[in-house]
Amino acid sequence: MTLPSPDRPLKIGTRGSPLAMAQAYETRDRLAAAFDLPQEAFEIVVIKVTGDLIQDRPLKEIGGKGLFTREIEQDLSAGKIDIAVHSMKDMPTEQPPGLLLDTYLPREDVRDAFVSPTYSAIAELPQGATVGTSSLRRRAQLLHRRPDLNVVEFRGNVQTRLRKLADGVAKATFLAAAGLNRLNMADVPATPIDPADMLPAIAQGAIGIERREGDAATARLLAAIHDTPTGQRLAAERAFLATLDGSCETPIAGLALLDGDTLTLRGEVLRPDGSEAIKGTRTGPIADGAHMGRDLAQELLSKAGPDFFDWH
Ligand SMILES: NCc1[nH]cc(CCC(=O)O)c1CC(=O)O
Repeated sequence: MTLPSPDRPLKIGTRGSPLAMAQAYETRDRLAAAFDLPQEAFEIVVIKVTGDLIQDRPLKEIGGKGLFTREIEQDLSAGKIDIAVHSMKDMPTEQPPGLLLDTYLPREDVRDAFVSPTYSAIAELPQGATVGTSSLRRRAQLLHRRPDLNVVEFRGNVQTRLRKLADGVAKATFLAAAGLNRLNMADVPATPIDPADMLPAIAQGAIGIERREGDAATARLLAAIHDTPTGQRLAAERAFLATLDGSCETPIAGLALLDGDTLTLRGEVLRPDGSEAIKGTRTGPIADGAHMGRDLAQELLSKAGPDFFDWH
């Protein structure tokens, strides 16, 4: 098989945020190690995406799926890059025709972290305190537990949000522990939250690598760094999400865990204002993960009823 080389490097497409760059470097380093190649056999190509360019408006106003991926997928389809590295949490359950997203790196910490210079847990927040988050899921989960809190929109990358916290815009925020770990931000005042208290987003902490269908050489490269357990967990979680038809306007949480040959999937849907949360669990053989995901989603949908996600 022809391997990439400094003369003909494999082009790795990514967003330019520090977290996205860290994920691209991790992908490059794993590929280099797997095939004993120098770093120069890979080229990191930074691609500007709509979601990063518009910083001053809530994401749900800009709307549309693929706000963080469209331009990258266009460049992948056009052959300007060979692979694209993504946070799986941000990826729709279906990819554009001709693209495959079936390679996953070993999953990082799946938990949300409570971030505050003053408090170390949600329960410590004083009555009516202001918390910043742009995640509908975290907002709904927080209000479900603490309806008294004042949740404000908090956009931007990790660094931006930490600055807003330091400026006193809010008493606390939430960040994915995976993001903090990948950025080596051990100095951030963050406390990981048990998934039993705040169920994470589907695929949180997982990096996925997208390629062109029919690009056999790239498929062989990626097979060497794919993490099977992560793939099994995401198959269940993403089937759950796909059946719920989760758009970014729907608070959905879910997490699959493996124990021997058994997979346990927990899922949750919430009313956007946090007034109601519906949860469920499925356990079964790992190979049935996708089926369990669809089945659990059906159960939650029928419990929720048609008006559950309405909030306008
Ligand atoms: N929606 C933004 C996003 N997409 C992935 C991560 C973190 C890393 C991960 O979950 O893999 C984040 C930031 C955050 O939620 O704090």
